[in-house]
Amino acid sequence: MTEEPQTLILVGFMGAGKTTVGREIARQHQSQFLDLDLAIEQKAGMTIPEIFKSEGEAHFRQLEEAVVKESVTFPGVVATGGGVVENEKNRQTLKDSDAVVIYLHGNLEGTIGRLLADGQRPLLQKESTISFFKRWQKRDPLYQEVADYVVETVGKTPARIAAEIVALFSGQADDLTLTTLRSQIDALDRQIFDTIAERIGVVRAVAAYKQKVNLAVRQPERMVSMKANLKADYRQNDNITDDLIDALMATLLEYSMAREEEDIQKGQL
Ligand SMILES: Nc1ncnc2c1ncn2[C@@H]1O[C@H](COP(=O)(O)OP(=O)(O)O)[C@@H](O)[C@H]1O
Ligand SMILES: O=C(O)C1=C[C@@H](OP(=O)(O)O)[C@@H](O)[C@H](O)C1
Ligand SMILES: [Mg+2]
Repeated sequence: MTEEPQTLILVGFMGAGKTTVGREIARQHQSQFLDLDLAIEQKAGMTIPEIFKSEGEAHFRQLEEAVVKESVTFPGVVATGGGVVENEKNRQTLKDSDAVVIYLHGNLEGTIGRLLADGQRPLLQKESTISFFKRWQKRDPLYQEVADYVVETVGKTPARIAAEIVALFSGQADDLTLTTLRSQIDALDRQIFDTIAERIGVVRAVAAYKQKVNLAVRQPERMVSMKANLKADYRQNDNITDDLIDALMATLLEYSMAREEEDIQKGQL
């Protein structure tokens, strides 16, 4: 895809970041932005929780169908509501349109965390975790069905996701399969570094404790057993070789011990 689309439509579960990322793409790309939930609220003269409460979900879905139809020719970026794909007519509208549809894919854990923090989704408020999970499973293939691209969002900031999407349309990516796989790799790299950052936090707690009880930073037998245990636990996994464990653990442990020693030195100043 090297030609810039007239309309870019974001789909995905509630809390996936459609509104936030859509606004950010429009800012980075200097284009217009339309949020279908906002358009519905303006039409109804009520907030979404109010529409659900006083008119019911069916009425909300009727309003939604109308704004989805209008949105496919919008000159800019459109954020849909998470439920658009449950309506067959909306799916057909999206698939028949010239708009480029992007599925912002996330994970259940991160999404629930964000939604609980914000409290604005009527469907979440009355739903158990199990039915929420079922809704997730039901919708995932429907987002896939309407999407031209799937962008993996786990571990990425909204600005990073927006930059990835803007890059899609500046001639840097025209291979759908490669783009999707790279999006997953970028997300995994961020999860790896988030985990390393967390590990370093624990290492520094260890440094503080070792200093308190007067223990040496370097404990060679502990390093040997850590590597041996990892090799035993990953023996069945063809992707993780002993060499990989040795190489990565050497880097991690060296960096961690240097960090511990630095903390201890600072503490002694
Ligand atoms: N990639 C992200 N990383 C961290 N927080 C995010 C991310 N995307 C969205 N959020 C936060 O999650 C909440 C829900 O995002 P929102 O854009 O409203 O999602 P949606 O429109 O898909 O329901 C907001 O508080 C937003 O700031
Ligand atoms: O998933 C859904 O069915 C809904 C998602 C909401 O939009 P977001 O996806 O922007 O949260 C909003 O349209 C309404 O609360 C219903
Ligand atoms: Mg939204």
